Amino acid sequence: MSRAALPPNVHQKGVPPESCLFEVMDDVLTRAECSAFVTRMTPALRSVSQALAQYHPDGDQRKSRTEYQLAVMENRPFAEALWERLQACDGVLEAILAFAEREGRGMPVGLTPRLRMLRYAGDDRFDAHYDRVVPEEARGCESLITVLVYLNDGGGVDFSGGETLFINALEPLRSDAVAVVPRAGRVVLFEHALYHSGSPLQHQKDPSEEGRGEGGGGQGGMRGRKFVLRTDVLFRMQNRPQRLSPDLRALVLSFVASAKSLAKLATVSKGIRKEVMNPAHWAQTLCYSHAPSSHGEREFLRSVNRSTTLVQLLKQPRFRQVTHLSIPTQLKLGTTTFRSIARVLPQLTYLNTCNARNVKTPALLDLARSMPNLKTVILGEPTIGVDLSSGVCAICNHMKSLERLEILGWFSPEIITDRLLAAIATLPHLRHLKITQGQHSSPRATTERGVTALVSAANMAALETLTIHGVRGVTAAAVEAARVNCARLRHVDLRVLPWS
Ligand SMILES: O=C(O)CCC(=O)C(=O)O
Ligand SMILES: [Fe+2]
Repeated sequence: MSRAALPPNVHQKGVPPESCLFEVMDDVLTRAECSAFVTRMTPALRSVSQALAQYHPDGDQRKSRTEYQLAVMENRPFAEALWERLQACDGVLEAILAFAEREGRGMPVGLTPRLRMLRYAGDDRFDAHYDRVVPEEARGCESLITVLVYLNDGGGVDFSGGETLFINALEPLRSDAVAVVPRAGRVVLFEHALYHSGSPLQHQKDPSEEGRGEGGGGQGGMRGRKFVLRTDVLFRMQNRPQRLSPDLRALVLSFVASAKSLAKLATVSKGIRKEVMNPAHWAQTLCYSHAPSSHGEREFLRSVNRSTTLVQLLKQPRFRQVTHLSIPTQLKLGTTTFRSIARVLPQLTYLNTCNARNVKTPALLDLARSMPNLKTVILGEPTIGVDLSSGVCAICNHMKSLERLEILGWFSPEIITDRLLAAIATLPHLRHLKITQGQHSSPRATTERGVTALVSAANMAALETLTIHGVRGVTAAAVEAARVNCARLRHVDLRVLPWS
């Protein structure tokens, strides 16, 4: 993905170029997909020759000529798949959300399934214009963002010229226009209000300069022609505005990451918000909020309160790529829940059980045995008074790949004993350890001796961050031991109590 500097006055309403939504992504479709699309759509092509009256910032209504061939096809599965791929591109969803925020809009709904393929040949062109907001009354949506997917190659390969130009509307002839060169699978995504054109093809005198001779584009091939697919990103109509609060952004990120039915369940717990904000991560992240914020989510979370329902759900193909899982708020863990999850999501690397109820020893034993390859485990808030130390010890004995272990807000401080720290010290790859305790804890069982033994263990050389709250009698010596033994350590937080 790249972001060229747009010229001034490119936006219809004066939004500065650096704030405009304009993203270019490569390889969103494969070449084979592009060719298949062209082959399928070509028979439906018909001529479009329009004189469009366009609003002009200088106050005129100017005529703008448009000539190309157009084929239209309704294809919802394709639109949904394309939408998922676009969101998986680095930074794109964030850019769309920033746009939505600026425009006071809610979350994007998806792509319009009415796909249009444009074919330019000869002198065809699409003169400078702003794209139109098209209502989709039936769904209460309207388009605000243009998506162009090039289906073959410009730059002299299949054709020359034909760039999409983003133009200074006050001085259209200046040479500061930004040109996006067509390339099969490349996408340019931009808000409708940017002034742009599809420039004419350039014709070479010598046909041998036309580059690749055959394009596999069905009727007539791709040579000397530009093929582009057009669709739009839809938003709810403005009469139901839904401003995105900054807090909601993380939620929305995973919300829109999913298909419609999934949208109701995929929300984000605050603790892992940062990971979810990282687009490379969120595409593979499935999380649940412990504070469901809308009626739909609450309803959904209520309906996944049985682990069998969750497992059934996770069997759906769309979850195949999920590597991060946070257990839903209401879920009661059975003694075989993790075994079942491991069977359907063998690629899982991250598990957060913070929000689950009833995390008892049998559940932890099940977790330790069935998910030995996890890299991150986050445990928290078990039933008050339950001693989970044998479960946590089992986790340390079985899950030798662990790089991050967090045990959060435990009410029973006795659980975090020196013996437990000794078990943790056997993890060969641990980089991040965090143990915090709730307000009702009284630190007794973790001592400076236990902490010093932990940080002095040979295995702990990889430790980068260490947080233990509820350590009794901690002195500078423990911190010094950590400094000496853990060469990579960059964060140490040892306290008697969280607020001390
Ligand atoms: O073909 C192009 O490069 C531009 C197409 C366009 O502007 C449109 O479809 O609205
Ligand atoms: Fe356009």
